[in-house]
Amino acid sequence: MSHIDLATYPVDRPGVALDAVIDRVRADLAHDGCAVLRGFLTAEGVTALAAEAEGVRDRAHASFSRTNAYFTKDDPSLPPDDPRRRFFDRSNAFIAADNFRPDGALRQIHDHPGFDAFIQSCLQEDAFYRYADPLADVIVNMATEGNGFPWHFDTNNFTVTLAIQNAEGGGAFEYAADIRRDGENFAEVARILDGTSDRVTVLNLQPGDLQLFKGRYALHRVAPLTGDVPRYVAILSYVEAPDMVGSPERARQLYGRALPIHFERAGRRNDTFLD
Ligand SMILES: O=C(O)CCC(=O)C(=O)O
Ligand SMILES: [Fe+2]
Repeated sequence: MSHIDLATYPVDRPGVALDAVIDRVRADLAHDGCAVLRGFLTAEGVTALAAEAEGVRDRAHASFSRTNAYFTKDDPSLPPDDPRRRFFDRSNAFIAADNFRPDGALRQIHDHPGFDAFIQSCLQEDAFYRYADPLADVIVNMATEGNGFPWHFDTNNFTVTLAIQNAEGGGAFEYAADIRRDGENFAEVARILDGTSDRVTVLNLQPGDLQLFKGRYALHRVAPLTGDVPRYVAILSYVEAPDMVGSPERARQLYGRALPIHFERAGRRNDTFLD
C-alpha cells in the first residue's frame, strides 16, 4: 500500500485526473505563490511517517541564530524601527537525510514513481533535479516550544514541504503573498512584523498535507509553538542542476557534520538552500 493517497493524487498515472490536480496547483501558485494538497498522504502514511520521525528524533542537530527577515547583518545607519533592523531568534533542529532509510516511509513517498515529475510539473520548472546532497535531499525539521522560523523571505525560489505532525499549539504557517513583488515595501513589512497588517494569510496545515510555496516575494513564518509535542515537517529540496551539494560550512551548521562529498565539490557553486 502506498503512503500517498493515489486515488486523489495519482502521481504515477499521468492522465486527466492528474492534469486536473496540476492545473489547480498551478493556478494557486500563480494566485498567491502557495498551493496545498490536502490529505496527500493516507492516514496510514501519516502514522508511518510520524513514527519514523519520532524514531530518529535524537539525531536532530539544533542550530540557533538571530536573523532579520532578509538574513542580512545589522545596519546601524538605518532607523531603529526599519524592518532590516528587526532581529528574531531562529532555531532549527534538522534530522539529516541519511537518517531515512530507502525502505522507510519518507523515502517510499519521495521515491514513488512519478513523484518528482509531478512536483516539477506543478512548479513548471524546466531544469529540475533532486538535490544531490546526501544530508539534505529530504530532511525533517523538528521544533517544539521556543523553536521556530520567524518572519523571513526565502533565498531559494520554492519550497516543498510535507506536514507530518503538529505541535500541541501554535505552528500556523502565516504568509503575506507578493508583499515585495514591486519593490521591498518596507512599510508593509514593518506592519506585518508588528502584527498590524491585514495582508497575512493564516494556513493551518494538517499532517499529510503537501505544500508548495514560493517564498522569494512572500514574507512568511511559522507561528510560535507551544507544548512539548514536536512539530515535524519534511523539507524536499530540488535544484536547477544535477550533482549539487551544499558547502562543508553549511553542512556543519545545519547538520553538525560534513561528508567527503561536501569537500570534493566545494566551490563548484554556491549553496543557497534551506534559507
Ligand atoms: O517549516 C515550515 O513549514 C516552513 C519553513 C520555512 O519557511 C522554510 O523552510 O524556509
Ligand atoms: Fe521559508
